[in-house]
Amino acid sequence: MQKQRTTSQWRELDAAHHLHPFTDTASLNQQGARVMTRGEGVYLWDSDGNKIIDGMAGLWCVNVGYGRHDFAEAARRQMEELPFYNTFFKTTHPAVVELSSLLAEVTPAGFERVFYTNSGSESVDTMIRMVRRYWDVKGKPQKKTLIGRWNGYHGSTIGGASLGGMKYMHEQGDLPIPGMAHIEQPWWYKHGKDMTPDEFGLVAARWLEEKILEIGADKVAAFVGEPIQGAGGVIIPPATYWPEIERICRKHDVLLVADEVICGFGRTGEWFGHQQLGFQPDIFTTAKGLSSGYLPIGAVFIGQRVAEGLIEGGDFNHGFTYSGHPVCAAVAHANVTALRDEGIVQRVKDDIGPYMQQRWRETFSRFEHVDDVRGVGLIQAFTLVKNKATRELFSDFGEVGTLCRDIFFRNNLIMRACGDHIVSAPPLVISRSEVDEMLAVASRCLEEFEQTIKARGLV
Ligand SMILES: Cc1ncc(COP(=O)(O)O)c(CNc2cccc(C(=O)O)c2)c1O
Repeated sequence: MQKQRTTSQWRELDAAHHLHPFTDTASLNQQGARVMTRGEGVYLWDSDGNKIIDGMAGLWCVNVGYGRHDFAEAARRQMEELPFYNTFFKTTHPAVVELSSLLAEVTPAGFERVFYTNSGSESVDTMIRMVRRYWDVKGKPQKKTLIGRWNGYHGSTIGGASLGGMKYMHEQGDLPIPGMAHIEQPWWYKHGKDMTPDEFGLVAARWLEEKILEIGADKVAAFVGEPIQGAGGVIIPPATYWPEIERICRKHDVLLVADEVICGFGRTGEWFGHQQLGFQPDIFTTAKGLSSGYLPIGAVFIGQRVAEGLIEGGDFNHGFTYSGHPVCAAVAHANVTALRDEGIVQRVKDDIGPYMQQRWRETFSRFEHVDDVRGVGLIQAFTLVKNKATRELFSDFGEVGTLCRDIFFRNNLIMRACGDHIVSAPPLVISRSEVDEMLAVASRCLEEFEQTIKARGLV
């Protein structure tokens, strides 16, 4: 059991010894971190006993919800049997074999091969090396450049952060590394002007063809994108976007990669986001929902064309000590089995996803400074705007988003501000009554938010 301390004691030790990710530590330590101590279903409790609705499933990852004691039992059994062995040097173990076999059942046809990592970032870096290796084996070693999107997010390793389009990350650590290029994101609300979404989807996709021709198709290895950009603010492309992206990739013989770290494992109502958005990648990267965050594990799913190329090339000189870790694999197996056999993914598609999307639109469309209310499955968002009629955004993009997020948090509701996009991705097991509870709190918070921005003269 954890040592019992008071909130201030935990905060004091945390402030003295812990450097948090993506955090201004001095600023955090002025107010102190919120100490989360327990989770159950869609709820968290903090060290002061506050019950919190987790509208973000941790970090987009706790798909089955908190409190799965069967997962703890699966981890205990495996840990007592074989706590670790590696999958290098001609060895394997039952846990990773069973997981690999199960994953071949739930992934779309043609994805029979899986490579394991410890995180989404490692999955992305693995993909980068696979893609470049594939073109080497195919006798086209000059096909090295990977194209991503501005405001896309592909992790925090040097490769993932370079492929991502978060400029505030590039400024730290001399990124992007060579061989990375970016095109604008398919954000109709900002870039669509007078075009219909369907018209804009084709225009945005053709930015890829322009970039390929600018670089030279003989130098472009792959295009990489999240089916729906998550950390970029739940940017859902028009229906015409991804099929056109796929057509352009096939035309110029550029590999197509889906980064499914957020969209994967039921988030959109399909097992994988590319199935929902209507395209077929050559490779896709995952993590998060693979284990519902209970233990760190990622996986790269390789389509037949690339798998055959990698196998043809002999030794693929890449991997991690914990690739296919037995305890992580056992928990991921329990998780994927639950997602499938408890009908959790199917229910997102057939029931709770449509319910959430209807209630989300009903709740937020009425607000004066909320627009582009959107979502599919159990990933949804809206954008805080200065003027709905003219689609005018706030000039300091992010200022009011943080203000709104803090009002939610003060009211024991977790939703995420990505700039001035407010986003939500709750555990997939959320009930209809819990959706109603979450949106009732959020609605009251939005009323307070609109009063606040008026009082501060921001509108
Ligand atoms: C699409 C995508 N690809 C890769 C990663 C990296 O995964 P790891 O973190 O496991 O290395 C991610 C992660 N996405 C992520 C991670 C942390 C915070 C937030 C946020 O929205 O605040 C989002 C992601 O969303």
